[in-house]
Amino acid sequence: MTAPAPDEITVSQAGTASAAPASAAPSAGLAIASTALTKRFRGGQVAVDSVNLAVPRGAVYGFLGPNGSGKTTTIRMLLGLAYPTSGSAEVLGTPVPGGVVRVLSRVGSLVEGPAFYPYLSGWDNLARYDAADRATTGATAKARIGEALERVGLTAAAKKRFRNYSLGMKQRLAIAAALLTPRELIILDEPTNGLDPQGTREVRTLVRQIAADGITVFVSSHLLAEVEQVSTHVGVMRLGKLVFQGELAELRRTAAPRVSVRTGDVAAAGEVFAKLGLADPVLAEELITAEIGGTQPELITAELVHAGVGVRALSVESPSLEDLFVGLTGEGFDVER
Ligand SMILES: Nc1ncnc2c1ncn2[C@@H]1O[C@H](COP(=O)(O)OP(=O)(O)OP(=O)(O)O)[C@@H](O)[C@H]1O
Repeated sequence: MTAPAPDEITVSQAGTASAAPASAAPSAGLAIASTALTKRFRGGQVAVDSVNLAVPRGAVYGFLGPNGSGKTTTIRMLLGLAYPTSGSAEVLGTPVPGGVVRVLSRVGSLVEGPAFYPYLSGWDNLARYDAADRATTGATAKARIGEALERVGLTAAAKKRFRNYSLGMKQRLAIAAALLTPRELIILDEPTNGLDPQGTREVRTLVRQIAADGITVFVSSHLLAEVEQVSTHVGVMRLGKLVFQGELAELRRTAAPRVSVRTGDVAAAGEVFAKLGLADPVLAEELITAEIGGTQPELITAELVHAGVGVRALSVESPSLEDLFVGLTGEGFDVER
């Protein structure tokens, strides 16, 4: 999905309320679980390819991947907006799409859907959403709307027309709509798409607040920085496949430190690296890098000097999270807006 135009920021409607059955054993402790979830579009394109999601309750799960990697299609299947071609999924222990009507009242979401009215105030827009929710009563609407606006910091701007909101305020209003009733899970599809740095910060702060209330957050993004700062867990999509899933800390641990040597003779340096058994050597013009493993930098320096290789610089660095993602997805993320 591409960035929504400002007036097209949307939320999904809450479904009808009814208690969901107790969690089935395989997904116990998980807010979202899927098994070999697959979506093949007419024309044969596999947008989501055998994805096994495991989103722990209470997590902030960053669902990362470049544009077109299948994030939105996955989210649409989780919300019953698209049918899987094969595989299965459970949201809060309820199978979807089969049980989606039962579970939707416990799930707030911000994905494509109906738009806010530009000439109505934030309050009046929320009132429309609230009135459309059959699970709520009109008698308590005022309190619900007031609380939702308060939660996203829009109390002072409640009476302002939606069209006069900043992009960040518009997005926060969309999140307020998703929070009109108490939720156990919030699913946000690219909530900072198109926002300026200030708006991005506002949404990020809001995600933290939602998580602090004990609500599981599933947030998709093609922006590493957005997710890195708020997530406890990440899933990384590439060409429809989930290529990494786990705690963010676990991903960081996979980062093997590398030694880099700047020299006019990378071929000779490469021979020294080979002799020392350094893994994954990469040669570029005047630069050679490899995993350092347990080898001491002092030894590498000594061996290079011994072989007569002129060393201009030697450094040891752990790959950044950005480097890891590039390795996983084959392309870069925008680190900053
Ligand atoms: N209704 C559809 N019919 C055919 N192909 C589709 C349809 N919806 C999505 N696709 C394709 O499926 C792939 C995955 O798209 P999807 O929107 O799920 O990716 P995404 O990771 O959410 O990307 P973005 O960040 O751009 O929204 C893309 O190649 C897209 O063109």
